[in-house]
Amino acid sequence: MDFENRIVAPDYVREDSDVEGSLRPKTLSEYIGQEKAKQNLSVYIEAARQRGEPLDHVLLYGPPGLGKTTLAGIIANEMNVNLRVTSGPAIEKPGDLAALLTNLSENDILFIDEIHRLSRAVEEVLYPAMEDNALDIIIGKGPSARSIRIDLPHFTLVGATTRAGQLTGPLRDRFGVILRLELYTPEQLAHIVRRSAGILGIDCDEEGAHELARRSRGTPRIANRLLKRVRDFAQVLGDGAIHRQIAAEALGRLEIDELGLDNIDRLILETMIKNYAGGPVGLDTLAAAIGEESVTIEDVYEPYLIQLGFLTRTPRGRCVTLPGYQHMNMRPNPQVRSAVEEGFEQIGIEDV
Ligand SMILES: Nc1ncnc2c1ncn2[C@@H]1O[C@H](COP(=O)(O)OP(=O)(O)OP(=O)(O)O)[C@@H](O)[C@H]1O
Ligand SMILES: [Mg+2]
Repeated sequence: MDFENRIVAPDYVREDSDVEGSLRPKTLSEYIGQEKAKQNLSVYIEAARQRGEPLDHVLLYGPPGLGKTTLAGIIANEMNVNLRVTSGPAIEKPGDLAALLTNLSENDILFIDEIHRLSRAVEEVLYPAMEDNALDIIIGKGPSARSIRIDLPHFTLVGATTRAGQLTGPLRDRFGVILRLELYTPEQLAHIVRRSAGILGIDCDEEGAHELARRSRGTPRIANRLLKRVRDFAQVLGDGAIHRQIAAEALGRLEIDELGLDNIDRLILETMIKNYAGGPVGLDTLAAAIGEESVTIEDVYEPYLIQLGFLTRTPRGRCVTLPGYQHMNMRPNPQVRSAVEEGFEQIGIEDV
């Protein structure tokens, strides 16, 4: 599967990262949706500001493209401090992290993206840093080795991860604030599309924005990307303005269906239905069958299929639900119907 070229992949090559930067909201009030996270965060920020202290360490988690990096920038902006950005895989050795930490200024924010990918050795440097603002360094080797403790400036660690479950207990416990980001509703995404269109100088009406929003898998990054692609179609095939009809036509050409599913999503549903009678099928089996990585299915495809109610997770594996069958224009055969209904109870729909 050509994942890199998939237009609805949330972390599609950052070809236009400059544009992405300009679309990023800078303040909490510009940040659309995520009301729960936003409300709590604004209280913590206000309280820390009043006390003149750094914010407690914050862990942001949720699927890719929902605004974790954006939120880290907003926190720094609202706290009026510097933001230092790095990522789990970029910090290879404990010394790399030590260098980063000793170079922070008082109250700075250190943002570690993909924090679940820190190595154990690096993570252990982080524990005393987060807890006691200290760095334990071992000098020398063998019997003459001794440990010295260096004081660090006060700082706030903001960690982001798509997989909170992969974080070790000790690391997770050291975050005072844990915020989970949710997929966005089509209304919120339409709002984001119109905001982005305004910034980019694209003429996009309400209905056009809704058409894009509905097909963006609950993800702002995808909404912004679709906006740019649809603008191309509008420019060449229409009068440059985005309205419902041109949006629908462009998205059809991009093979993104009315609900935002692309051919890989449909392949997942189709494979489960045709090869595994709708499930239950194990994640690894499914991954092998469609030639994708299990983690990609779990992080990228599945959350949206589950949000739509097309897929459920059961202890025995993944199952396609009746709406999933219906979306694919297929019917469960009577023998597997009971399994489908079982899946249904889990998402709280009784009557099919
Ligand atoms: N709440 C929001 N309001 C408006 N725009 C948003 C919002 N959240 C995200 N965006 C837009 O979506 C884009 C992607 O957001 P961001 O890079 O912060 O996601 P992320 O969660 O860090 O993704 P990843 O996990 O891939 O690093 C940004 O360019 C930003 O313009
Ligand atoms: Mg990010």
